Amino acid sequence: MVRFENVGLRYGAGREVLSDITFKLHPGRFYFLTGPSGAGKTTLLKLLYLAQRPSRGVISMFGEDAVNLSRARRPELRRRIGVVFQDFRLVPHLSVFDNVALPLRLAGVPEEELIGPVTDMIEWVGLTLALDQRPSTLSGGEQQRVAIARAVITRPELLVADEPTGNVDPQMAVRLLYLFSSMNKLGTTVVLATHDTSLMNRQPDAAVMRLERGRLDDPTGMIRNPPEQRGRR
Ligand SMILES: Nc1ncnc2c1ncn2[C@@H]1O[C@H](COP(=O)(O)OP(=O)(O)OP(=O)(O)O)[C@@H](O)[C@H]1O
Repeated sequence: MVRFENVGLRYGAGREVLSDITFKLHPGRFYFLTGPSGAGKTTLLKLLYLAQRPSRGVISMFGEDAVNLSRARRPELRRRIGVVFQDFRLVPHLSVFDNVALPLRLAGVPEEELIGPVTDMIEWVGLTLALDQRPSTLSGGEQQRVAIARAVITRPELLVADEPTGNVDPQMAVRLLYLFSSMNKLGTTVVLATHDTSLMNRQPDAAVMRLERGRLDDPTGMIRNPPEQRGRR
């Protein structure tokens, strides 16, 4: 589904913040991306959701060359990827319903066809009572759930989440992990960046990619606990 080969990235003329990144993501798997602050997790996620181009290396997404993607192809590929941003990025003047409906409206889904799925999705994240509220009236955990609902409403093949439990208490973190895990069970490949080892321990089947100063900590580029070895441990 995704292949990185010797990918490097520098911002402007600075040093490389990612170096020699090589890995593959397999469809339907769950991956954690971890590592100390400043290791490059957000930057790696930006490459994954096509918000950034690498300075060198090969990135293939869904079988396409993601580095030399034409402007016309980019939105199409991007639609296959759901993103939960670290700072939510909800639209402040839109209600919970309209925030979650946004990706479907942008994709041209007619109003009568989106009401059912959006209402169901909001119910799934437990926010039916907040349907008409603006994001500013919600708690951090509630806003995070809106952001997750918006990211998955289009049933993306790949879901990328940057510290999605960073702003919530441990109990809410477990609930949010359950949402990601449920999406994963429905077939979505998940990449979740986190510092939270207790969260990672709750998902023992997940593969863990660890970044250290811009490099994956296994120099061969093999991901720890590769999915093929599931069940053998
Ligand atoms: N737009 C930018 N311009 C220049 N340098 C940047 C930019 N974004 C990130 N960096 C630098 O790249 C490095 C990696 O940053 P990144 O945000 O990817 O790390 P991170 O692992 O996500 O950190 P955190 O866990 O604190 O969010 C850091 O040294 C950071 O200062």
